[in-house]
Amino acid sequence: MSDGLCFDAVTIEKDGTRLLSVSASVAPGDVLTLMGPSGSGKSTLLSLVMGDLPPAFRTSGRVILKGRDLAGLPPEARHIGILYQDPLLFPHLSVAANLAFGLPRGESRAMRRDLVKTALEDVDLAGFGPRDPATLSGGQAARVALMRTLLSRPAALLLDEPFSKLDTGLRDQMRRLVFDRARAARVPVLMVTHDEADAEAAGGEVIRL
Ligand SMILES: Nc1ncnc2c1ncn2[C@@H]1O[C@H](COP(=O)(O)OP(=O)(O)OP(=O)(O)O)[C@@H](O)[C@H]1O
Repeated sequence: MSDGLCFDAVTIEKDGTRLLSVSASVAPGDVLTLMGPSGSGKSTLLSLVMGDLPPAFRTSGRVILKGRDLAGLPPEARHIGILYQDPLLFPHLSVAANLAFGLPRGESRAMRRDLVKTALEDVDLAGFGPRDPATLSGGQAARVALMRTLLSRPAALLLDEPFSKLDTGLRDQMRRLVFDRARAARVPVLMVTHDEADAEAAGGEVIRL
């Protein structure tokens, strides 16, 4: 699979003990779910993909993204998007400026304004551009964080328990939105979760560490 994310016989060890071993791949627009008890290495695998694995770990195998081995590529050259439990928005920037921050360089000003406006409309936040992120509800902030990440056109999207802090109703909505948008953008998704319902909603392969 040349344009997805592939773990080719990846192992991670710490202090001479194997923490995990993964062989799997996820196609653009699909979701690979990673589940497992606390300490089983889920965040460590995300760090390996991001390119910021702590030096305490040793790895073997290859992580391949869009046909390219990620080994040796610095984090900023990997173009990975990530969403956390808490939406990370810059508090000193407006909602619109937060979204524009995700845009690749080179777009004209008019084009940037247009992309931001469309992104806000797309997630029912038309008119929210001038707002201070601190004034958003949890669900609204989560939608802005999603769109900011997608506007940066990531090569892969990592989800680190992104729905766990949302109320039940909102959680369903947000799951649908994230998986729909990832599919539309044809971005491969790697999701870490403790919630079986997340895995079910994602509908793809589940790896249990
Ligand atoms: N920076 C680090 N240096 C050394 N060991 C670490 C580091 N970060 C995590 N570990 C250890 O690596 C193992 C895997 O941790 P990791 O955070 O990947 O687990 P996890 O499955 O994400 O857990 P949780 O569900 O609690 O977030 C644990 O034993 C942890 O103590």
